[in-house]
Amino acid sequence: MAKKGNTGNWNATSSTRHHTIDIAQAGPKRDPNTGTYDTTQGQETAVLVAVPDKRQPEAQTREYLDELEFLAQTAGAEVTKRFIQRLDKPDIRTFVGEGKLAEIKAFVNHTKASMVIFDDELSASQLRNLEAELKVKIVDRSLLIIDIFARRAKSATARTQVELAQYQYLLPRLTGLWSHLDKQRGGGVSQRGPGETEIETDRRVVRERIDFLKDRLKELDKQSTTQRKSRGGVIRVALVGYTNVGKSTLMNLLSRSEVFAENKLFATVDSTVRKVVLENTPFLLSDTVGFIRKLPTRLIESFKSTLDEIREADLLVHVVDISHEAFEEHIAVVNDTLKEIGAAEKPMLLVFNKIDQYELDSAALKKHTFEGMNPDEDETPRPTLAQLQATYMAKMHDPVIFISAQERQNIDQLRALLTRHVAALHRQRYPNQVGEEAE
Ligand SMILES: Nc1nc2c(ncn2[C@@H]2O[C@H](COP(=O)(O)OP(=O)(O)OP(=O)(O)O)[C@@H](O)[C@H]2O)c(=O)[nH]1
Ligand SMILES: [Mg+2]
Repeated sequence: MAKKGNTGNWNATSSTRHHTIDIAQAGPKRDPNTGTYDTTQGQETAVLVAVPDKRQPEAQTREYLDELEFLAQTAGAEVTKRFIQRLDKPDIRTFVGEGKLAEIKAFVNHTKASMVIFDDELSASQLRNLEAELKVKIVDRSLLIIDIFARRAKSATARTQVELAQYQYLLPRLTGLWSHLDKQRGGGVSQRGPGETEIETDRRVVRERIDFLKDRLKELDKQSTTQRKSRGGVIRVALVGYTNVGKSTLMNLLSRSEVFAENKLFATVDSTVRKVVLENTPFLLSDTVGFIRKLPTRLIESFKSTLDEIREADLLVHVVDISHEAFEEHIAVVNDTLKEIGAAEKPMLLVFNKIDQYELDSAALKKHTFEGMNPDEDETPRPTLAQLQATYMAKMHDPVIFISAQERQNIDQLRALLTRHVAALHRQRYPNQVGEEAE
């Protein structure tokens, strides 16, 4: 089974150490020599803020904030409160209105919260104003996601991609953000070009770094393209899906490997490729980064080489967590993201995972209702798994299968389905090689 639990991976890699925009700055102090955090100083606490428009249903607002809280936890912060303000559109100056801001400020001061996390991207001026007003770290959704990626990235490519995303995030916000660039410049006015103001110098340094990272990625890209070419004409299958749905668990199951999987968002940032042989049909299976709603576009752009794995696949296996209440929205987010990266037209198998959890949740819900604890008659009853299967088998254009990677339910059927599709693709590619193995 997949490995679980916190790895305590607080180490910054040496190449990104000085460039990480780390949301954990005001919390545990980082040792400048080792780049590691002293986590004994207690956990960071975060306050969440969302400004949904007035039409957004309550359940959706709650679900979005649940996800933001999960992201915050993954980044190492404990959430102590959620603030919601329904507005037609966010306040241009401070994102929330004056009254709400005062409320947040009072709470932050009183509880000594270490950061405030906003469920949207903030502009440079909003960042600046909020920081001046609240006097704690201000983190927006994009930065939170980038920060998680920064902690997870291991390969040279992923690290370079994350760093590029960090600098692209930073560039338009230089006036609003921390002055940590001082350290990078080697400090002092001497580095400043003639007639340059500090902010101009900062911008120049960041732009230079962005150019450098782009060049470096091009180099790395060349290497991996050569690598991919050497894989020959083997059929390539990519696992895609929302984050935390069980892609890596499934990868491990199908390829008998040990890819890191855990109950946190974005456990996988690097892509992994394994050769799998099912009934004499060889193919390459790749596990890759999960998608999420409002994934910063710049992050998608920076992760181009990782996403190439998906773009160049012959078949996509779209994994869905059926036990998640928002699974339908997740499917839509994944399909939209695939469209965005130009991979929407590929053949696809839809794998509904975590049926064990769905059954468990349904049983718990039933018990709850039965005991009269939740006698909400307006609420539509949860469909049974059989009903869901019937609906989705009929509704989807792509082949559909329901499994539990964790409990090994229907895995043989999945293997058979996969074999059938890979073999068909293989025959298509090598029409003259009937019965032979191509390599
Ligand atoms: N109940 C249940 N849990 C599962 C199942 N498959 C995976 N999980 C759990 O779901 C969590 C996420 O699994 P991963 O395999 O890391 O998911 P992922 O899609 O690779 O996630 P990211 O890499 O973060 O995008 C882990 O805690 C798994 O143990 C399943 O069939 N049932
Ligand atoms: Mg994974």
